[in-house]
Amino acid sequence: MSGGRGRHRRPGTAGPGLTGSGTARPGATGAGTARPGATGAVGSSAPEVLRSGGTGAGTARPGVTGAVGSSAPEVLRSGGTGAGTARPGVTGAAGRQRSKGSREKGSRSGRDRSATSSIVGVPVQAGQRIECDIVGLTHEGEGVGRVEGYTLFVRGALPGERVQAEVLSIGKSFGRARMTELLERGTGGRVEPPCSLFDVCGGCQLQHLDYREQLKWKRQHVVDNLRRIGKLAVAGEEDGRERSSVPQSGDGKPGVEMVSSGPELPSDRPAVIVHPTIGMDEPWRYRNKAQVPIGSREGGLIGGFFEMGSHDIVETDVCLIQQQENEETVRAVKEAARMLGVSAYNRAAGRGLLRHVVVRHARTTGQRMVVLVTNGRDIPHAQELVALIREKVPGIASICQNVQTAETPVVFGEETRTLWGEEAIFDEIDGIRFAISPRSFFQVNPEQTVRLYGQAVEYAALTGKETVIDAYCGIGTISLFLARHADRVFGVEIVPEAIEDARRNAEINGIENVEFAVGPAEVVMPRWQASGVTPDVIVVDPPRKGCDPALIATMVELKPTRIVYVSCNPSTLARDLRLLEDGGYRTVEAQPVDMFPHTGHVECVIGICRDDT
Ligand SMILES: C[S@@+](CC[C@H](N)C(=O)[O-])C[C@H]1O[C@@H](n2cnc3c(N)ncnc32)[C@H](O)[C@@H]1O
Repeated sequence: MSGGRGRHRRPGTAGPGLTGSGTARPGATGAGTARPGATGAVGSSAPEVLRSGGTGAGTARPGVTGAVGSSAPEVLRSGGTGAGTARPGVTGAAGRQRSKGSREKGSRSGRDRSATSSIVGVPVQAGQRIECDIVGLTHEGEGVGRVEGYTLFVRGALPGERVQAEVLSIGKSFGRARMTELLERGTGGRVEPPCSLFDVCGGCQLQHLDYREQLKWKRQHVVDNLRRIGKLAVAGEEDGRERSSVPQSGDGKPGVEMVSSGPELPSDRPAVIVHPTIGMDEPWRYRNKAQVPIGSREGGLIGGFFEMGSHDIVETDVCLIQQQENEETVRAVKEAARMLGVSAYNRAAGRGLLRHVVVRHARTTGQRMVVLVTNGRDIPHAQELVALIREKVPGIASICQNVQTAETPVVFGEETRTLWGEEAIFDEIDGIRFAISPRSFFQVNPEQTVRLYGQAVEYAALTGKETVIDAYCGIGTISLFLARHADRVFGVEIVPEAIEDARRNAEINGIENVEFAVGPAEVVMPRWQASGVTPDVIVVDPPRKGCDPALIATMVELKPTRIVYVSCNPSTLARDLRLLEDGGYRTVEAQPVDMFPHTGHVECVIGICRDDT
């Protein structure tokens, strides 16, 4: 989008393309970083946690908990009524009231409405309107603005733009604001978000940025982290000196540096090559899993997404990044629950039954799974509910119940039982068949998963003679890809059901050269080391928090020729790469793969080799 000047007041109405429908907020899987002003967290791997802040990212928000992570892959989006929902920060009260109409009442709001209005030495006050230039973009899709050296994270603004913004909250180092007016366009590729609930939901943090620009930004985000936190030299174009992706400091907190200033880099090391992000041709409707929080409004059961920055549920049925089959399934389950008077969980009171509806769709087999996450074991009219779901959902193969009674943002509890059908559904990636249980991690974007795993196998550079360890192996997906090219593969994973799936997956695919173990990788790997396992290659694919330092230490001791690191969080990746570099390894290349289009989630695969090879 080109630069011209001119004042643009953002319309407060729904974006085009989806009249009458909108996007809902993702659920979330996995351990993640706490969300803004709320107790919820989202992350990319087990355990599954409830989304609270609504952006789909697991990153803590500035001014709240301080930690920066990134987002969490697993987001349940569902969709919305979308009727004329206003974009926050644009039409203000009128729009928000309309949105409120479809929200759950009585839930806690994560917004800090008593934020400090002024702080000595901070040049802006809460509530003030200011003008600022935007020089960067956080992975939550907030523009990074500067006012007299003070950092403001401005929702709705993009790099290169000059905006008017209303300051929402301030802290000593940074504050938060929302764009009220676009004063000057940048060159950053602003587009109209196709989803009418874009601003309310926040699940797709980057929908207002052209997709090609998103891909460039994701690469830049990796580059910036490798430089700042990993202290690595990075080769290649788009080196980010003038347009940094996200301000971040080495301690994982939102930093105040917005522009890569070219840190002091070691000159004796070859520069790391960071390739352009591999994107999707059609970057919509990709998610194979939805995780919908359930609540109530005026006594009726609703389900959709948590409104950005709060625990308010917005009722909705449409989400543009969700496979349509999942939307249908969620809608059917909600209808069935309403028909039978199933009570919705009230988060404030800790009462009510249905907390979440989690659904999966296996694209290659057409099988669907429903998991009812309940606050207690007894489901009144359970058989009728199962019968209605079977009647309404084509391809349904598994209906399960998971019991979660704890007051926690973690979605799943420990107890899962099958109410009807199979205890797992089956999907295929590149000719390998996988059983997927309710709580097992399975990549949510099947089209991009083939590319991600293909890159991991390529960096492993196997000849058929190698012993390989796959740490954080989930249901054995990467392990089985590797096993086709290796002598032996050892996989380790902390979730017992996932390892049961992994063993079953090896068996149903006739793959015999793999062995799986349950437990923390940092505990199991030293055990393997003691028993004489000497891996030539180690693959790690940790959750957002990265590898345990003990695991890195064991890897360094085991001295594999190559390490392949699959990461969903560039900042913890960069931290771990620094440890590996200090332990005698060299980061050779990085391949970002866009697993989560329109969100701030950045996934990449890194090829690492031992210094003396
Ligand atoms: C990002 S997922 C990757 C799974 C798998 N590689 C895949 O692509 O499907 C990370 C996995 O690590 C597991 N995990 C988390 N902490 C762990 C630990 N300390 N040791 C072993 N596995 C762990 C999670 O349960 C999850 O299955």
